[in-house]
Amino acid sequence: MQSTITPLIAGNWKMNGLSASLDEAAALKEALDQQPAACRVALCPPATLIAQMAWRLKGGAVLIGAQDCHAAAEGAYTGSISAAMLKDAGAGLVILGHSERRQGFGETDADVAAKVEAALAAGLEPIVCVGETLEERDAGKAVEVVQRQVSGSLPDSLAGAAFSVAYEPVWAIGTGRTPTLEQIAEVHDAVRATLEQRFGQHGSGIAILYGGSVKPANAAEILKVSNVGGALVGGASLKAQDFLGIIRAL
Ligand SMILES: O=C[C@H](O)COP(=O)(O)O
Repeated sequence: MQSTITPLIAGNWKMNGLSASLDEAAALKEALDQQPAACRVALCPPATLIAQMAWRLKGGAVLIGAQDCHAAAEGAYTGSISAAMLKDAGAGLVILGHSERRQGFGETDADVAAKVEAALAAGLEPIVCVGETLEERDAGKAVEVVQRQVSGSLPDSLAGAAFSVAYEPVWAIGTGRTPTLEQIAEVHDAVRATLEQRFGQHGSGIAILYGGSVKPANAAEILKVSNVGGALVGGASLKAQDFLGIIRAL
């Protein structure tokens, strides 16, 4: 953990959750009201729950994020949601370039960079996701792939802006498999070098989150790894107790 960086632990609910799930978010808020976290904490529910969650968590420390946004500010894009709409609903952050968007919706680094621009224009803090497939890792290309994704997905307008990068090896997402601590350190150190090369001193202060099968049982050791500045948590963020177990590991 980098001492000068405020860590961020963000929960990505993905396409899970109905109104009743907000009880879990409220339980998280209450627990953090009683014992504040040693980091920033965010929940990123489906877009349909953002406004309700903002209402339920009002006055608390839990930040609210979205899981994607459209690159355009407005217009004829049936079914899409703009960054300004997410902000208006109560989001402060937005996950962009998640591998489930890159793989399932064909998003390229350029698409992600355009969405980052849109998020910044609307006043949302982007969490930009990168990560290699198992095939790429087995081919010894993990660092190369991730550095390419970081370079291509981050527009110059991020200079001086608040954002974070999440390293999520695709093969570790929802599988229960995690890289070794050495593998995590290798990629995070490479991401840091890329950020510093691109953004200078500002790049030294950007939180680099790890994501992929983070659980209460493995959070403490992962969060201690070189250049790991928090976590992007999927499945274990759905229940307040599990998510708290990760938050308290810091
Ligand atoms: O955005 C979160 C990641 O995809 C990790 O998901 P997971 O914790 O369920 O493996």
